[in-house]
Amino acid sequence: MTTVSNINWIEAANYDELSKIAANIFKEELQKHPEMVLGLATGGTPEGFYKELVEANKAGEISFEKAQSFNLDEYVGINAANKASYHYYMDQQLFNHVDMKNDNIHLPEGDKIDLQAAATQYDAKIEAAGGIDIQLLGIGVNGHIGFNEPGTPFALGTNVVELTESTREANKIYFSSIEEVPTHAITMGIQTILNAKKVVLLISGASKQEAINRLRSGVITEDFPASALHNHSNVTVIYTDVK
Ligand SMILES: N[C@@H]1[C@@H](O)[C@H](O)[C@@H](COP(=O)(O)O)O[C@@H]1O
Repeated sequence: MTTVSNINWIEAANYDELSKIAANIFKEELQKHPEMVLGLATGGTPEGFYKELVEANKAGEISFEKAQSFNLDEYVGINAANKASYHYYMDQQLFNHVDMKNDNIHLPEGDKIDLQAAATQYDAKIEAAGGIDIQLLGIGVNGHIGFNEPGTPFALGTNVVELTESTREANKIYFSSIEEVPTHAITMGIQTILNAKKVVLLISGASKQEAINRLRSGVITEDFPASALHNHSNVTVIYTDVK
């Protein structure tokens, strides 16, 4: 199915500019609405974005004191002390350097025994916080968003997923061997992502060109999870192929 998409495409001259444009969107929202609920993402792509937010916080341009955050996903079976966990990544990239309160920081809990209950409670917590104001996203080469792999029903909320071999391969650089890469993760579902009031997707690098082309084609299919974003009315994609 093809549809008329509302996606707003912004081409950045390079990675630095992409990071600044994305950070400015969040900075403006934080300035207008200091108690905003941020939806955050991990991966290599948002690192520059987090640097911009840390600098702006240090310079007193923005404050996270009243803000809350919900991360997209987390591996199953490892905790925040593990350097490959998304919790550790977030501490290093953002939380250790800004004035956000620990109680206002939320990530899916991949170290819980009852993972399905943890997933369901996560959606309830997002709802209780009033929903996500702006959700940041990256994209996998196969079009995954969060850890929603091709074939994921768009109607799912936060859930436990099995990672594909290609995703485990792509993420093995953060582990000492492929055997250590978890086989499962907890991820916000596509429906959770679509419930955010606004979505900002960052796409950087030549390896993502095919994903850009597929998203631009406007075809909506569960084989390409990011295509669900065509069903949302407020999506900005910031992209560059210049690292
Ligand atoms: N779960 C994360 C995704 O949320 C992220 O978007 C993707 C791309 O990461 P990168 O930005 O490093 O290419 O990697 C992981 O699979």
